[in-house]
Amino acid sequence: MATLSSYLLSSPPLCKSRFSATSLVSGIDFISFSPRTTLSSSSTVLPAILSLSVKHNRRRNSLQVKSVASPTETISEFDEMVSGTKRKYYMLGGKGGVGKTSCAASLAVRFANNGHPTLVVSTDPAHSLSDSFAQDLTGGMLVPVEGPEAPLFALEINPEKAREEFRSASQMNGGTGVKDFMDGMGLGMLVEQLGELKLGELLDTPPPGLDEAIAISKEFCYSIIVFDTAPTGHTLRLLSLPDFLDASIGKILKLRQKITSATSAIKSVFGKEEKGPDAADKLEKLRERMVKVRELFRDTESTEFVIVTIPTVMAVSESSRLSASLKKESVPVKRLIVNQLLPPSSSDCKFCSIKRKDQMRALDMIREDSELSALTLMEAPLVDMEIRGVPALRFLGDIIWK
Ligand SMILES: Nc1ncnc2c1ncn2[C@@H]1O[C@H](COP(=O)(O)OP(=O)(O)OP(=O)(O)O)[C@@H](O)[C@H]1O
Repeated sequence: MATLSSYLLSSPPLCKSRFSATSLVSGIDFISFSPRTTLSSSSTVLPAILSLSVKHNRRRNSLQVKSVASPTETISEFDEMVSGTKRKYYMLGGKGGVGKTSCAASLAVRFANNGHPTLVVSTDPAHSLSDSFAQDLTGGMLVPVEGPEAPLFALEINPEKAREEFRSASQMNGGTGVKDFMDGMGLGMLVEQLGELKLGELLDTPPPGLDEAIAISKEFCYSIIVFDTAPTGHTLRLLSLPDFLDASIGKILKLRQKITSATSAIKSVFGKEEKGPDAADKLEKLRERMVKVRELFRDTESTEFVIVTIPTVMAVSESSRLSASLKKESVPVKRLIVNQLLPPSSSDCKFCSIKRKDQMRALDMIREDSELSALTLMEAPLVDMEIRGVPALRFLGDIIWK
């Protein structure tokens, strides 16, 4: 097997990205564009990108026609991942440090190099996309990645911006806190009684995962979106967030509705029309987004959660729990990447031989695990250098995503 170091020595230098981020996203609320990108109109950018995709599809179709000749040939994992007409969301997650970012970035490069305009989004507050691509992708904006053959954009979500957007709902009437917000909604007198909804926490300290959920609910104009998620705990909270917000916001809006009808009945007697504050509209919109995210998480045609793990007992145990939780939430999971496997060798040193046995035990554990054994296993070798930059990601991606 070729090593990463020898591959990098023979790979050509990166070409500059020819693509701009402008107008590739609709429904933007908090994402702004990088000053590093060239501004141009949507009428020129989008068709260019779409035509790239079509050209590629034509090429792929002609290749596929050839392969159809053999009835025994099955569709590859990668071809299956790009098939279908719906936009694809791939969420890569797992225990901290197992290689989530490397695998997510390598998948994004693989998609882009096969002609699919792709967006890779990091929602891990400790972003490492920039480190992985060895390019500056910071700032909470869409940044074109240099190197791949089709447009690849990256976005490191800025949780602070998402929080601001959320908080702004509570500050619509010039107020600064929950009390003012509730006053604005005509519910001031109920603040104390709403303690059990944890409204204060909800509005002043948005729940973890909100930034990710808001990003997922956006209408990005990309055929494929790859999410590099935060370690397991955060991701599980994200999955339960839409239900929690839907229920909490639903209760608030219902209460408001009751009070509004009672007060407007009284006011209509005295000829006074009540003007509804639009804080409620904002909350309602947020709730609609959460419902959309919840549906998307469960949509087997458009969404897939890929678990990334390494061959150790601890990582495998956590992956099994993650898989069970995803199943419980009805989130589609089909594939498990086992990263950092020792590559085959005819002459192991003592250290490598012990390590290999240890890894074999973990692989056996996966095969015997009731959760993980049902998933398609994809193996990624431990490579001889740190995986940084598009060529290294292409090397890894070509091995994993076959
Ligand atoms: N197959 C591999 N071979 C060699 N090094 C690897 C491999 N996979 C990942 N690495 C290296 O391991 C380190 C951690 O990888 P990465 O950042 O992708 O993990 P992560 O799961 O996203 O981490 P975090 O949970 O901190 O976000 C990086 O230095 C990366 O280059």
